[in-house]
Amino acid sequence: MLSYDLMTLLDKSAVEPSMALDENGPGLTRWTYSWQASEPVPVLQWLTGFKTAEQFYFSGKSGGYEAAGLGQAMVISGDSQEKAAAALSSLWARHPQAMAFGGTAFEPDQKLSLEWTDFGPLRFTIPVVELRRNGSTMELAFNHFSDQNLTGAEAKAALQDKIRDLEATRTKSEHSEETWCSREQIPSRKGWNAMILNALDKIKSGVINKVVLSRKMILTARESWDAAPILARLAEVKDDSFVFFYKIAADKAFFGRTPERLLKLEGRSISVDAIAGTRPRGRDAGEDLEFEKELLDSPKEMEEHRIVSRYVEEQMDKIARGLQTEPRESILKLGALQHIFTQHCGELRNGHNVLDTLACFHPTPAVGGHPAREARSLILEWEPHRRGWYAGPIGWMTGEGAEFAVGIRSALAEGNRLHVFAGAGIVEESDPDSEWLETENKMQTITRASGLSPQKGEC
Ligand SMILES: C=C(O[C@H]1C=CC=C(C(=O)O)[C@@H]1O)C(=O)O
Repeated sequence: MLSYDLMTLLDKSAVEPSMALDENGPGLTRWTYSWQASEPVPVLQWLTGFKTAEQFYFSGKSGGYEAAGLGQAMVISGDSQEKAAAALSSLWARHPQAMAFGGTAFEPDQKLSLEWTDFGPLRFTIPVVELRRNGSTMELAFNHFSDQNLTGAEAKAALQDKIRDLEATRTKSEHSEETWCSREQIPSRKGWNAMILNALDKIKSGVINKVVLSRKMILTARESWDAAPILARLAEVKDDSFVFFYKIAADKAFFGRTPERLLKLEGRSISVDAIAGTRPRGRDAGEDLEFEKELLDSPKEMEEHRIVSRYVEEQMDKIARGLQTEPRESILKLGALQHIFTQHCGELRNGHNVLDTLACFHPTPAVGGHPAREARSLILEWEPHRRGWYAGPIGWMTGEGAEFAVGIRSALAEGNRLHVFAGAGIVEESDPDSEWLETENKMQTITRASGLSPQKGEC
């Protein structure tokens, strides 16, 4: 598979019958091909073998499935969720399996800071080439969008031109260690402490009972940055996390490995995670169990978790029926951290689309706070940086299903800079030093994969 060129694969693919061209006007033409792979196809390696400006990747929990996209056939962006939903629904009326990769900003209604402007408040890409692996089933699709009437042959010729361009970007990626030459903390440790003390005041005075405050670290590399080795390291750890990568320009990508599912839709079945309350993993089984016990016995961690879980339950009740909560308050073990975890499932009521369902849950108090409105406005007032897409919904959707994760344990790569984000839930018992440490541990998901160890990297 890796060695097949895209042109050969296009020749094996069939144009979607009778939907090849919109007889009444312009639209998407789509070719598909699926097969059973006797050997697992390394989807991420295939993707990063290209150096295309637009690249997309999402893997299900524990790598259960993978979806990748290359190039840009069509982009749906802007600040209107309704317009985006209408564009997607007309696309899916003819091509229900066309996959849109993307997400939204944490605060789609707020102005974005410069480094995030290209992402916009909402952005979804339908790639030129889509490759999916589900178990041993592989599905490949090619998409060509035209705003003019094209014959089938014209559409194919235009697609072949794009494929030639994509093929020309194939390179062998060098798995070299990244060297970072400077590191900046925003806010500083002092600023962080002040922010947490402010939050504790608001909690004491009853304005809020939880707020999730974040910080970022900017790493600057000597040379320009290569995603392939970082992504490969992120995907190496097979824990209950999603790996995502949304690259929209040669030097701009948002990526991460997050444990938190915001939404999974299969037909009308919906599930949403509540994850909050954190401890590190132990150095051995005994210490690991101690941390687990500490989490389950801590009223502070349990309260932090229940605020999220109750909120998800309330929101679920508004848009779904047949609600189930399973597992409830169990422990989710990740590579370096463990969390309290509850999963909420149900059947989505008619009349809801993916985007309004996402808006119903986002932001959960795992990344915002409670009450939501007050917590969000304090985040905007206190955090010295703009979150951009950090902690926003990130994932994929088709006309038949969707999966979105919460974009935490994440970073924005921008030129030779990497903006690494992490946040922590602040409740009554919180302490600034432990919360700093917790965010440090959370950032390690990215810093370890980036090759930066605490001792090196300064210049
Ligand atoms: C906001 C983050 O984590 C959230 C998700 C799980 C546990 C959390 C906590 O225990 O504070 C946070 O609410 C982050 O990783 O940036």
